[in-house]
Amino acid sequence: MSEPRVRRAEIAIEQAHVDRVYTRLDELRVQAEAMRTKGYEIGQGAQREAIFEQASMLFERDMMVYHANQTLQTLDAEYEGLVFGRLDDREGERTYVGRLGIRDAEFDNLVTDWRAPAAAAFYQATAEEPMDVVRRRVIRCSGQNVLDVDDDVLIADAVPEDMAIVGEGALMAALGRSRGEKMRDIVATIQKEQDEVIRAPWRGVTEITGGPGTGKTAVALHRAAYLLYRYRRQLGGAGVLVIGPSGVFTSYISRVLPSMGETNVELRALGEVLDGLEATRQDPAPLAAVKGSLRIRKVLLRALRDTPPEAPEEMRIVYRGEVLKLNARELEKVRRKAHTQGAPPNRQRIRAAEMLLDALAAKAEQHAKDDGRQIDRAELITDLGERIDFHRFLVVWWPVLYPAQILKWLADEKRLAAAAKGILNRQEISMLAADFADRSRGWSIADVALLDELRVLVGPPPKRKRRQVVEVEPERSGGAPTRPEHYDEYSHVVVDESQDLSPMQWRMVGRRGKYASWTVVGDPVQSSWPDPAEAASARDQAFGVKTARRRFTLRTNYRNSAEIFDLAAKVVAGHAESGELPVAVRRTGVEPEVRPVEAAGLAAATQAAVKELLGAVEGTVGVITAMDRVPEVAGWLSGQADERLKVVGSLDSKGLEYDAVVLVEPNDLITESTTGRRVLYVALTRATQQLIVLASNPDWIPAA
Ligand SMILES: Nc1ncnc2c1ncn2[C@@H]1O[C@H](COP(=O)(O)OP(=O)(O)OP(=O)(O)O)[C@@H](O)[C@H]1O
Repeated sequence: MSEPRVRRAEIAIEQAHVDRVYTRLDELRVQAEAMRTKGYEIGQGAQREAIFEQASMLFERDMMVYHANQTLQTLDAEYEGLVFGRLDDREGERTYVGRLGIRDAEFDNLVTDWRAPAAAAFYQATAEEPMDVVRRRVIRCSGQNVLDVDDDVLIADAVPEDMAIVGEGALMAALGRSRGEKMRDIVATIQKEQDEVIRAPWRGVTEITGGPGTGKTAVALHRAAYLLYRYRRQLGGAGVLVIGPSGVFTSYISRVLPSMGETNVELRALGEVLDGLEATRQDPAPLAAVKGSLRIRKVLLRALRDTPPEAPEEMRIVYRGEVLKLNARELEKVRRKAHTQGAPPNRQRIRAAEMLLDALAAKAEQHAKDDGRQIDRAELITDLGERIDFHRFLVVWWPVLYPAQILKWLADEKRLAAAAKGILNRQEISMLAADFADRSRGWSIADVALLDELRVLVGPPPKRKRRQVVEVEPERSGGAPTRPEHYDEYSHVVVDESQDLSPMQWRMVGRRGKYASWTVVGDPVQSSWPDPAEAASARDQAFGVKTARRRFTLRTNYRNSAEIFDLAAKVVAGHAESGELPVAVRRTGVEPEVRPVEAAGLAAATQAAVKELLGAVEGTVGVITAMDRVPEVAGWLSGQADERLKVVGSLDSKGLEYDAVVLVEPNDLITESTTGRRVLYVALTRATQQLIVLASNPDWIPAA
């Protein structure tokens, strides 16, 4: 048979199996729905029973509904290619591999979950160590339709006569495909070095390092899915938290886990770690450096112990016809003493009130002594402690503190200077005060770590007493219960682009993983944080005392064409250790283009380059520029209405990728921060196929 006919015949064989799988999926769905209905019926019936039977029936109902809902949730996930692989071994046994394990009515495997040990050979077998696999086949589907198959022969001399072999490499085909808005999963083509990381033990800290495009993000997400599958009992209840650098990034990766049927994972950008906040603004580099360093913590601590701006300077209270007074100095003494106990001020309110009463009693005793009288101290304290005017004083003198309010206080440069004495220099103080004074732009990403730190430093506000709400109806959804605010007991935390976390951000993230195991992903060469030593120590503190620590380095760049990566590598040549740069495996024959442009002609050149690339590639086109030029460049392109086009600032481009990239004025990326060359390296490694660099200043590229 000719090659296309063989291929068509093989596709038909796989289509028949895929059809069987979907038929079975429908049957399982019907069964789960029936189980859920039965659960509800039991619940209804329970109302007529005696109390003891009622409890056990309601328990049974909850279990049935819960399991049925879980099953339905898994079955209903939108799988893009439920079945994607097949292994044929020496004995002629076939194993289909897919995003979900499914058995037929006789309990035989129709599809093995890719995370199950029985599927490991799909990723681990090589021609040198074939693990009994004769042929590994990748099956490419769109929905329920098989589009193509692609084979790898692992034991050439064991291929039976009637076994057809087709295709020329599923990996290269996958890498060459155009990119869309969202990252896709890589389950069908996970490489051996990646699989080792995905399946590494869950305890302790697993570090994944590697250059751009080596699949670190993809691997970390697949690892999350794998861990939840293998250790659901240990990890599932408390859940997995994935932290990414920006909302654009978390949105970009948001499809990967659901495409594997995994919904028990929370994705949060660094600006969204604190409940209720969605900060997306990046501070200019010098400001971010101050807000991110541990020095700021001490400033915050001093600030919240300072006298609140609204606090009265004097206390006067009349007790039995006599005026008792505490002046500013005396009040300050009480405040300092109350703070030295170390507890968060919101937890210290009662203690502070007691100390104030003590000071008033001491005053009264002093007066009495001068007059030769005696007073009953206990009675005085009780009487004053119940007085409304005492409480009115207390709420303004020792108010309930909220994190945002403390940062607002620090907009007052004098107050900030007092708190930052000996910690920040004059320039840093002015810069910070001016920033806190301008609240019109909302919080920045770095502010969120400060607010979270303050949340812990001030302590929780006293709870208002609520009327008890009695649950009358059971929840019909049967889904997972919602988490309390500021939930911080995740069992596994994944941190992506970890090289950029500031020490203050490490503290914030560490708080969410006090009891967790970790997967930490990063590339030191892409780092834009200026003080790696301080960040490393904050990172170690975040992990706590963990027994196991393992590190993997990925070395193959799957994203960039080799032509594009060669250019990027030139830019960081003096800034990376040898061996830190990955090897790009795919040559496309298309060289990146560097176009010298006059500054005045940048707008027109950008429009032309974008138009050209939108025509040249099928997928996305990213325009990358320095952070503060984004609005200007977006303005140039406002006439180009194409969903595939995105304008993004240098720092926000971290972790993202596009089919083609226009990089506008690379020299601006170098000068916008102290780690500029690394930021430029990030920008140059975003394109999978084509890259055009528009530069009015040639300084960015080292002379050959
Ligand atoms: N085994 C694979 N099969 C198919 N595609 C892959 C594979 N490994 C990685 N890729 C693809 O390579 C690209 C880069 O992957 P990813 O974004 O995870 O890399 P990264 O190391 O996190 O990059 P960066 O550090 O630049 O953010 C993605 O499009 C990903 O899907």
